[in-house]
Amino acid sequence: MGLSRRMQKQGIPAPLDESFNKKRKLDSSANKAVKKQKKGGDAPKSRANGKKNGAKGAGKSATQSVNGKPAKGKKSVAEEFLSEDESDDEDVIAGGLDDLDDDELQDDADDFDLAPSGSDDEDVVDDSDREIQKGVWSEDDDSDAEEILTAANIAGLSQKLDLSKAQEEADAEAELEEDALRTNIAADIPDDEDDEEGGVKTNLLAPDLQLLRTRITETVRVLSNFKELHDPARSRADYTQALLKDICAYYGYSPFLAEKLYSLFTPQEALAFFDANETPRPMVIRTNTLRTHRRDLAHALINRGVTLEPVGKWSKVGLQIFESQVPLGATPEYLAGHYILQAASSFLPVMALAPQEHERVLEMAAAPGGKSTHMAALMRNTGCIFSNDSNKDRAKGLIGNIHRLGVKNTIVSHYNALEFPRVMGGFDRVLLDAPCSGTGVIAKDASVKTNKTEADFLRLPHLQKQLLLAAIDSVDHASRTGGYVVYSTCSVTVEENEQVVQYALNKRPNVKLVSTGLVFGKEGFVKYQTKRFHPSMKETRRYYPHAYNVDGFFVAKFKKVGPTPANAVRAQGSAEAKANENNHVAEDDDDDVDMAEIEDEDAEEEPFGGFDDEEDAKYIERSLNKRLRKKGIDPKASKSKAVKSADASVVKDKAEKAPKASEDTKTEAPKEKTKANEAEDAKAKTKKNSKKEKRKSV
Ligand SMILES: C[S@@+](CC[C@H](N)C(=O)[O-])C[C@H]1O[C@@H](n2cnc3c(N)ncnc32)[C@H](O)[C@@H]1O
Repeated sequence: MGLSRRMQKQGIPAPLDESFNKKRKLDSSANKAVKKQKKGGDAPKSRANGKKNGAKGAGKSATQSVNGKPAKGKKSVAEEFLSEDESDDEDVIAGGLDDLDDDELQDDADDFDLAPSGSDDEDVVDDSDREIQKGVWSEDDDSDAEEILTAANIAGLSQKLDLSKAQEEADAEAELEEDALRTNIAADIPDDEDDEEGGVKTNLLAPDLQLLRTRITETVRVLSNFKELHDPARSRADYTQALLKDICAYYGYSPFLAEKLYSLFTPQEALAFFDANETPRPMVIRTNTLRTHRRDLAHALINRGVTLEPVGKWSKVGLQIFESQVPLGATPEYLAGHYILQAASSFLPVMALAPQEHERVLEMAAAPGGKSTHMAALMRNTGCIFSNDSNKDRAKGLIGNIHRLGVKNTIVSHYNALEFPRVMGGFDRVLLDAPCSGTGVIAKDASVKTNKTEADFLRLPHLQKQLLLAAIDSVDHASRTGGYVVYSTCSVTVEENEQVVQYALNKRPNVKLVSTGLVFGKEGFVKYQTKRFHPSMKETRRYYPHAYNVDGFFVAKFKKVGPTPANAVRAQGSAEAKANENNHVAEDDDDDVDMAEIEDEDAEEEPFGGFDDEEDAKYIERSLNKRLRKKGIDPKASKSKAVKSADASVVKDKAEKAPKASEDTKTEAPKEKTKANEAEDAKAKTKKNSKKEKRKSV
């Protein structure tokens, strides 16, 4: 039995066939709607809206298949799973059993992430209740009505009939004109010279999707073998522009985003990517190994009429759901925390982070907790996970999942993650699953097609860069078991991925990229358009819906090899650093921190990324005041000697720091040990000691 597209397995795919060249099946209901619209003479709705609804519809039907009855011709799922002598059946379940058996031999520690966007319960539209609209005059009414017509109203009626006839004629004429215009779309390649508005004109009418599709396929074919196939009168740029216009009209993207996404791929692959975004990804659940084993969970769900299969060899805890007769968000197993609904690609960052038992781990942006609870399962509820999310409401969802799944090693907070490591540092591992534009999950949220602007691709990378530096500074480079940071997004744009990683490499020379350890995924870009990235960017991994049938994702893993240089942290806070945040890689190179500085004996070791004296002074004072109050002394009334001396030391320290900060910006001087240098060293040591004192008092 062949699997439908939706049923394709996730993860390492069979070689990509060229099926994206096949004509897209048009949604018949969409066509009907278009026709209806024309008949009614309404102004055509924007394609973007049409697609948005279309995508929603697609999502719905997919969920319905998950919740609906087993496909025709299939045995009941329980029968299939439980009947052993049918192992030669090619059905989904047979393969599933093999994989589950494998799993039983292994440790069951693995997993995934979050709830799918669609609800499990579908609204069923029941037509039976609908009132049949009667005409103004029913057949029975007609005779009576005619009898009561008077000579006076006969004239009125006749006038009304004339008007309605004239209206019908006008409508018919308009429809003819519209048809005549539509035939222009039929040309294989749009001729921008003939059409002043270059396709915009066609967009104003409800586009003929079939014709658009044919033209897109043809343009891609020409672009793929440009030398041989192109019309000499048209340049590659002409073809590309025409193609982008058609992509916007056909799939409903804004021109800005269509171009951004198109530029990531070859024309054929771009088409496959856009197509894949029109189809929902398979529903996946992650077994919570704190509560159950995957095999037991599979049996329990099969008994409830769920058709499922292990998600792939790459995960020991994922189950792909094909059909279900019960809502998966409300089964007894769900409520008992035996699984979580989670997209397959969300397993990947946690698998890359590979948290170990008894470690201290931070997830900086954790709500609603798919990844944190996955980490807890991998750590078998040992050690400690700090699950943070700045959004307090979302953090409530995170707490809910933590309770339901029986996680006991996690502390939830709602700081702005930029405040780390000041809040807390020295972690063995940190996961930053960053807020992003969501260009990898367009199949789930079609609004991304039109609501992302250029400003978003400046604002988000800016935040992502700062969050990543905070993540790096929060890790203990000297961790015996870890010292790793994983950065991930559910976006496929270079601005939010390679550029962010490169920025971190530039700003934090004490980290390097290492292998994610993930068994599939495409290498990150080492070059993209005019940008060049560090060769180690190959270690990062990209995931695309058309390539792996998973949400689009990006995963990078860093190893922290040394303490963050204090001057790097100070520079970060400086106006100059802020101005550079959105610069390109080449520009970022200018403010590179020299690796030699880390090895410099004189460099202050600040494992948590350095302290801010001004900020510290406040905390020190508050802490001393508290201590005084405990002793029954009013700190305001009489400042004790201790307070005064502490204040003095802060002021002195600040005074010493001022010239040092400006020194940091100078080019390094030759390291001759002069008397002046020695005096400086002594001063620095005193300063270091006084800082240690201050920390102790905090
Ligand atoms: C991609 S989601 C995280 C999903 C989560 N890792 C999971 O697996 O369930 C991004 C999260 O970042 C949070 N966020 C955005 N800005 C933040 C910030 N400055 N500090 C902390 N969290 C932030 C959002 O509230 C959102 O929940």
